[in-house]
Amino acid sequence: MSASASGSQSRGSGHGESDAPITPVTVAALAAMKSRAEPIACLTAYDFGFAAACDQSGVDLLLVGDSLGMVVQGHETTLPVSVDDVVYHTQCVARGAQRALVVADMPFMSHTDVELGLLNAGKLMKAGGAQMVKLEGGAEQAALVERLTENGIPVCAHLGLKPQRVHKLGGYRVQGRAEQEARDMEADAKALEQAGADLLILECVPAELAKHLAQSLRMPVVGIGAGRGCDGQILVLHDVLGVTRHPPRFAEDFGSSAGGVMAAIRAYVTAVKQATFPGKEHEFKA
Ligand SMILES: Nc1nc(=O)c2c([nH]1)NC[C@@H]1CN(c3ccc(C(=O)N[C@@H](CCC(=O)O)C(=O)O)cc3)CN21
Ligand SMILES: CC(C)C(=O)C(=O)O
Ligand SMILES: [Mg+2]
Repeated sequence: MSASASGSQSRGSGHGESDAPITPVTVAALAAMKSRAEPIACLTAYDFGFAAACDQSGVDLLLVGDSLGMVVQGHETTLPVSVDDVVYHTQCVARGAQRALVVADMPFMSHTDVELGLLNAGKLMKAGGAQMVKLEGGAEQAALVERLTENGIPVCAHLGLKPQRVHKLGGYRVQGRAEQEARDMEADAKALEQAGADLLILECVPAELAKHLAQSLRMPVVGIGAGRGCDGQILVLHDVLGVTRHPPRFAEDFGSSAGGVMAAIRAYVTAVKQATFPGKEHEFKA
């Protein structure tokens, strides 16, 4: 895809490129990876340098997550993050991504109705240079997903633990253990797929449920704390590098043993591609 097709921002502006031709990851490429059972390796990124490091290490998708509120800004939750914050970090990441698909998170309160959601998703795409937006929520977001899809904005849905609801949930806990919760999650996923979602992130759900959802949906399912049955994995970059003081139980520090940042990212990508990460110890039971 050309830089102009991916937004106003330049991507991969020529720093440290090799002569080997680069085939950018597209929405269609992600679907093809699912159909040939090639695990999709994803990480969060928030700046140019780490985005370039991840891109060159074979990471398929870079998420500019609102987790930046915690790991970059130092807040207790993701709630204070603004659309402008995500635009700024997406601009930085897009400049470092030559191959990886760049996805930007819709922050808390940025899509309280469809028109506001469309406006803010447009900012992430036009000013930020994102190639896809991600939003937390279930069937209640289907109308927005449809509107984004009509406007040519690829969408990643996000179910299971929704950190923007932390004050309703009372903490970061496993979701979908109760039978009714699991059924609701499946109905939400189906509604979002029907509305046009291209990808689904499942956070902190029992491995068995995530596997069932990955098998019953057409769109690729990328897990975080969702076990080995997903079509791909994502982690917060700081957790992979061992920078986080209290990482979630489902994360793994690839940094302390690997010998350097590039080696750590490479070790993560290799572990996802060879399906040695996540292991049983990173899974939640039903
Ligand atoms: N550094 C970092 N990594 C993340 O993965 C992450 C963030 N920050 N910030 C936003 C959300 C919050 N996340 C979290 C944070 C903590 C747990 C956690 O401690 N979970 C418990 C399980 C609780 C249970 O058993 O129900 C755990 O032991 O991992 C889970 C997800 C995931 N996201
Ligand atoms: C953890 C991922 C899925 C996320 O939403 C974020 O980094 O904000
Ligand atoms: Mg997020």
